[in-house]
Amino acid sequence: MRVDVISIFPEYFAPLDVSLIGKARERGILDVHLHQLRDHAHDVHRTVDDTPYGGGPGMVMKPGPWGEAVDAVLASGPADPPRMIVPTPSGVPFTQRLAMEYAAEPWLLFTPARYEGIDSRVMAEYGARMRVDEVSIGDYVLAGGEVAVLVMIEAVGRLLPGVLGNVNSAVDDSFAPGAMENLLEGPVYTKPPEWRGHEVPEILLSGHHGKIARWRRDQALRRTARNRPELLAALDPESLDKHDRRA
Ligand SMILES: Nc1cc(-c2ccc3cc[nH]c3c2)n[nH]1
Repeated sequence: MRVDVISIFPEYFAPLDVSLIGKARERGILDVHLHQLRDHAHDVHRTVDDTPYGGGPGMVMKPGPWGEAVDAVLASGPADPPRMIVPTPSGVPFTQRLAMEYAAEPWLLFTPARYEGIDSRVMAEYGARMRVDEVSIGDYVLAGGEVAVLVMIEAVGRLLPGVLGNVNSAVDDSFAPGAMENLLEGPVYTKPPEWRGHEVPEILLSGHHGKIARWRRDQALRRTARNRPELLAALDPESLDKHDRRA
């Protein structure tokens, strides 16, 4: 997968050099290209923002530099355009299902904004040629889109074939479509069996895989009911068996 990011703070993406995503890049699974938006602002101050039409607080990012920057990215890549992803609090929710959809794409272009956002004509211009998604990573407001892009690249990158070892495959993720969809993962434990008077639940030491799976599902249902009751309400009743109703 190729990923391009255009930003006035490309240094924000240093974390993509380390850990899981860093290794995926070293192994050629992920090909990340960072671009400085200001390279496409040609006045002496390399200005990328201006006052909003219609008044109001803050500044808006000018369409000119974005247009030149996106055109340069498109010209440097494959004939088939990328999927353009614009982080914004006003976007559709970023979910595990959307992460899986993005993980199937050959090329993603992220356009994190600053200030009050990007002149809407930029999304209109490219929306005529490619999928342009305005995406929110949650109902809170960041100072810019870069952190949201880091979140999405990590959530998508870990799903790419070869990135996660088989031992921690994404199949059992919380929210992943299938058995765990709309369920939170339950508690996890490792050695030692007793720590500061806290013991590991006996069932997990039993070696009885059927009972362990049952216990883990019960724990997932309980945690979901406690922390995210609205997810439980969204569960397909058909997916619940008679044991689940007792949990
Ligand atoms: N989910 C979410 C996205 C954002 C976001 C995205 C872009 C910009 C640009 C300036 N402030 C921004 C905030 N906050 N929260």
